[in-house]
Order: sequence, then structure tokens, then C-alpha cells
Amino acid sequence: MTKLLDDLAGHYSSIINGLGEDTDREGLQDTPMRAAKAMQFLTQGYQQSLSDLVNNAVFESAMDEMVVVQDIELYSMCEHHMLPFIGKCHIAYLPQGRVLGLSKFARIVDMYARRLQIQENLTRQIAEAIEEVTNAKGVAVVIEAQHMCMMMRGVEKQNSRMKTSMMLGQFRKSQATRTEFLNLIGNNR
Ligand SMILES: Nc1nc2c(ncn2[C@@H]2O[C@H](COP(=O)(O)OP(=O)(O)OP(=O)(O)O)[C@@H](O)[C@H]2O)c(=O)[nH]1
Ligand SMILES: [Zn+2]
Repeated sequence: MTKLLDDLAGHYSSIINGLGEDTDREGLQDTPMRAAKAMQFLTQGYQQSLSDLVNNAVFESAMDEMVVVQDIELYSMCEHHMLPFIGKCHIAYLPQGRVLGLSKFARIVDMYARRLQIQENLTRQIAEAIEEVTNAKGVAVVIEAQHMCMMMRGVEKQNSRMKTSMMLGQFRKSQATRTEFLNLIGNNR
């Protein structure tokens, strides 16, 4: 058991006691350590690096048309309340000589999602990472998500969704390229 995990579990004990609960009662005895492990999992993106994660899975290819990977599910934690936000990420890029291994898109999404985030920065970081590893002519990322801090508390709105987009290179320059991407993912959702 690492010191970090022990420390986190100690903090969770304080929180639980601070809420007026009893960490010695049966149902809560193992909760501080469980919660610590869960939080460590949900923030494991801090321990990862782009190059380790991509693991050289970038392949030569003459493909130079748009590639879209859509509906990648996403679980992140808002940095303001440390409550989850949950949604989908859609990614497109225009390769120029190199394509990225398909699973790596999801791994890149998870690496940045498993940190304390705001949706706007998450969107930008994913786009910039894909640009960096592929050297693509353009990268587009759209995220649509629901924020528990808006639903379970605060303004308590259950049906609002936040959509963010980041367009780099050709997607930023060309309206036609952007429109093609938005049509492919179904921009009426
Ligand atoms: N732009 C953006 N805002 C976010 C995100 N996640 C949470 N927020 C917002 O961060 C803001 C924090 O506002 P504060 O007034 O400091 O905190 P608060 O009193 O808890 O705000 P309420 O949620 O309005 O009750 C809120 O408006 C949240 O909705 C995000 O990913 N992007
Ligand atoms: Zn929040």
C-alpha cells in the first residue's frame, strides 16, 4: 500500500467524520480506502504520458481524407466541485502520411479526462495531443457532456448539455472541412 493511498484514505476518514458519520460503523469501515482507490483511479491521467500511451502506434499511410472516431464515452471530474461530468467525445483528423492506432484516440481522451478538468480545457488538450502525435493537417474535437455539479446541486438542471469544440489546422481554416465533420457526427444531436 503506497503512502499516497494511505494519506488519501486518512483524508477521506476526516471528511466522513466531518459529515457527522462514524467511520467505525460496519458499512463505512473500508470506505476511506475504497474512496481513495477510486479517486486515484479517476485521476490516474496525471501519472500518464502521451508518448508512453501512444507506444509508437503511428503507422505510415497514404490516407489523406478525413478520419472520424465518434461517440468515445468520457468520464471526467470538474475541477470546481470535484463532481463527475459525463459525455461523449468525437474526434476527426486529416492525416498526412501517418495514421494513429484506433484505440489510442480513446486512450488519449481518458488520459486527459482522468484529471481535474473543465470541459473547454479537456477539449483543447485532446486536440493538441492528437495534432502532436500525428502531425495531421487538421484536428477537430467535439465534446458533449452533462455536469453533475449542474444536476445534483446548484442550479439542478437535468437536461442541459454543454458542447465544446476545438478546431485546429484545416478544420479551423475551412468552413467546408468543418461542415463535413459536423455532418459526419450528426450536428443536430
Ligand atoms: N465553463 C465551465 N464551467 C464549469 C465547468 N464545470 C463546472 N463549471 C462551473 O464552474 C462555476 C463555479 O462557479 P462558482 O460560483 O465559483 O461556484 P458555485 O457557487 O458552486 O456555483 P453554482 O454551480 O452556480 O452553484 C459554475 O458556474 C459551474 O457550473 C466546466 O467544465 N466548464
Ligand atoms: Zn462543477
